[in-house]
Amino acid sequence: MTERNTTLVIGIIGPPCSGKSTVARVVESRGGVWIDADAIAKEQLSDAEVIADLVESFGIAILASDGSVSRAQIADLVFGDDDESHRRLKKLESIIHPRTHRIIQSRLDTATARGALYIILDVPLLLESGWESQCDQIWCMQIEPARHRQLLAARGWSETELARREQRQLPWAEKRRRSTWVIQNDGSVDDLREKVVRMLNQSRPAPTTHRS
Ligand SMILES: CC(C)(COP(=O)(O)OP(=O)(O)OC[C@H]1O[C@@H](n2cnc3c(N)ncnc32)[C@H](O)[C@@H]1O)[C@@H](O)C(=O)NCCC(=O)NCCS
Ligand SMILES: Nc1ncnc2c1ncn2[C@@H]1O[C@H](COP(=O)(O)OP(=O)(O)OP(=O)(O)O)[C@@H](O)[C@H]1O
Repeated sequence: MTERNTTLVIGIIGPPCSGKSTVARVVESRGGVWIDADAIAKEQLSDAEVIADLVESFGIAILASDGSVSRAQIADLVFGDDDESHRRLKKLESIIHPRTHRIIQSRLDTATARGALYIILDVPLLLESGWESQCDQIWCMQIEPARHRQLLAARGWSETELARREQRQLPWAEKRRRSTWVIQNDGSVDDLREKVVRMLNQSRPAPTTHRS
């Protein structure tokens, strides 16, 4: 008889600097596997084939003086609110997403086959890209705006930087509605860790949205 697969797949979403990685590290420390889509997408920007495709699509100006891809230059090209920027974002996604999708799927399959207790799927465009169907639960980070501004500023991000990216994503009200849990990250990092440990201890797929 085949053993029942007990891996719990948790999709985590939330704005940049809202605590997703902090949550993912807690899950890792409890025997989970963290799949970090931003990191995977970043790795693709060093691939020679990807670089050639990007230069062909966006021009040589996207390369820094050392020949590496300038993420800031690409961000400026794709996150404007005009149609041309939107078209460029779609082009960028058509180059990066098939590769990231394959890698994420393969890591999901491997971790599940190895019987990982948890997989935490940290994909900023999780709902937009259709990963929802492979998750048992979706956790959505929420953070009080003033605290969020401080954390973003520490990373050198302005609210404008955040807004220009979020205009290309589903609205947060919709993301929260489709989540199993909303994690309010308004206390200390230790409070957040404790919250996550509690959630893991009682984790079962749940059909409705709750506030933790
Ligand atoms: C445009 C790029 C070069 C900017 O790099 P940068 O280091 O400034 O940002 P980083 O990759 O760390 O992303 C930070 C945040 O931006 C937002 N963001 C990134 N890509 C997208 C996108 N395609 N649509 C909307 N928001 C996005 C997300 O909230 C993400 O968490 C980079 O984001 C990228 O290559 N994006 C395309 C790949 C992608 O869609 N990645 C997201 C998940 S796979
Ligand atoms: N409750 C908190 N109190 C203080 N600092 C926090 C809190 N939560 C997160 N941080 C800090 O804010 C920064 C961003 O957190 P983290 O990296 O977990 O966010 P993220 O959502 O994964 O960001 P990104 O999407 O950009 O990777 C980190 O330096 C983290 O230590």
